[in-house]
Amino acid sequence: MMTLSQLVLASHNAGKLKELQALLGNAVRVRSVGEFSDVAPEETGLSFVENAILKARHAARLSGLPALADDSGLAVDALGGAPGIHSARYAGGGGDAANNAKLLEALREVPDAERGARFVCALALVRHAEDPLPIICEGLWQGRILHAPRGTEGFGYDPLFWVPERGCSSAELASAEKNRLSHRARAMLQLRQRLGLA
Ligand SMILES: O=c1nc[nH]c2c1ncn2[C@H]1C[C@H](O)[C@@H](COP(=O)(O)OP(=O)(O)OP(=O)(O)O)O1
Ligand SMILES: [Mg+2]
Repeated sequence: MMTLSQLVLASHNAGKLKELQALLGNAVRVRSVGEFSDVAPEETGLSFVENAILKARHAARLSGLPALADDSGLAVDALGGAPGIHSARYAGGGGDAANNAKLLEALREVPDAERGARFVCALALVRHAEDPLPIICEGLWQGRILHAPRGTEGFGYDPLFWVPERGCSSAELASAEKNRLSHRARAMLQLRQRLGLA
């Protein structure tokens, strides 16, 4: 088991940082990579796992502390799994609103029965920048893509993601509820178990 007194969260996404912090609880003192650098590393991996490791190593190198990274995204069946690892850059850097608009447009003609999608989260924890055995945890969240945005909570694609088990979009869920159901919640539960925190 790894004992952690401090941990750097290797994300520049405010919505994600808030969720990761809440999900970790207060057993670990958390810092953010933003304290050390404003520059995000290039996400050149071919998988969520590779990108999570790359971001975690980068933050560990900058901070000299153990680092936890989250690489996540939305995989849409009708788009062959896109935007996938490219979710954050789907509309070429225009941010969440542009990404959501592009997704709605790509699915304009697609009927409800074919609008299945899942959120994917890979977490990577490294003890130091060259850790040869990162801890990897994964989580999935199955849903469907709406025809128009709903709700104002959360971030990213939440307004377009229909949560069948709750009958609303993920942007209509209170944060505590999203943190019980989400891909990130599932991956984080595994991680907490691996670390002996759950
Ligand atoms: O719970 C979620 N609810 C809605 N959207 C979400 C969620 N989880 C991931 N997403 C979307 C946001 C972004 O379009 C992409 C993550 O991209 P990803 O590279 O992992 O994160 P990022 O660039 O925003 O921040 P960073 O890399 O600094 O952690 O998937
Ligand atoms: Mg990113």
